[in-house]
Amino acid sequence: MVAASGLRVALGGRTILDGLTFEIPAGSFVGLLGPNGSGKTTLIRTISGVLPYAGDLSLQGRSLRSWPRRALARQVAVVRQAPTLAFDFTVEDIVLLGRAPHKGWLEPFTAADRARVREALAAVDLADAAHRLIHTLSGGEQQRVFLAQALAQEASLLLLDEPTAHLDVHYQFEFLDRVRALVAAGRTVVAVFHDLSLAARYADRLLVLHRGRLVADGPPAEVLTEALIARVFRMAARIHYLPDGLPCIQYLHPITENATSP
Ligand SMILES: Nc1ncnc2c1ncn2[C@@H]1O[C@H](COP(=O)(O)OP(=O)(O)OP(=O)(O)O)[C@@H](O)[C@H]1O
Repeated sequence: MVAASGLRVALGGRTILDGLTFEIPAGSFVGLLGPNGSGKTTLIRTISGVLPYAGDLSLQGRSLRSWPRRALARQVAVVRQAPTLAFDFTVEDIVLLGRAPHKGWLEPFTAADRARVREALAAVDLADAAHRLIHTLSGGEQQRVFLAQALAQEASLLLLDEPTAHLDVHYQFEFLDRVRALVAAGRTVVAVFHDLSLAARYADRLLVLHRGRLVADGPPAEVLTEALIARVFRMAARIHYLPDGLPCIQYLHPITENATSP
């Protein structure tokens, strides 16, 4: 679905992503990890087609550079943390925006578009909220509205940039269960995580960025080692394995530059 080879991105005269090579097969759930400033959002933005890059990057076997903008917008949806909206949009208005890439310039939304919106809202259990103002919903419900927007867009690739950062633990799991159901139904997901245990639980595969380079790529139980967490995340940690093989991380203390080994 997505393939990168020698991918390099420079912003403001600085190399932000350096020589990334990876493949993301269709129908997989990839977790993107890395410390602050390692380049995760830049990679999400690059895959979504909004940043210039050097090297090769393809979507469905076709170079991203040759994808017409509108066709790309139909294939790729980006879901960020629910933004604070300055205006009183209804839930339906927001989800309807997901239909925009399917419309011509000034072409009005049709009954078919509204039907797609209703389906998308039903899929996130918000069918009854269509006419509510977005700011009257809880943070978790708002995040589901933005997932519904991506569903209404009918994109095959969902790029989630820390979508659960402000959600309580219940909504985090509930949201990611929904995302996993979408993957089971054939969508491809790349999601940025800061919670390593959550990433291990939900993603089939983890990519780890460190200072703009890809330093690990593989199944969670192989990628998340105590050595990697120490080197990349600068945390001393112990990893315990649950009966189902999932790694469970116990953080011990931050590793500072001149700390001696405990
Ligand atoms: N437009 C820009 N111009 C110059 N530098 C930029 C620009 N956008 C991002 N950067 C820099 O690129 C680096 C990577 O940023 P990015 O947002 O991709 O990191 P991240 O891994 O998503 O970080 P975080 O976990 O803090 O969200 C940072 O050092 C950032 O300052």
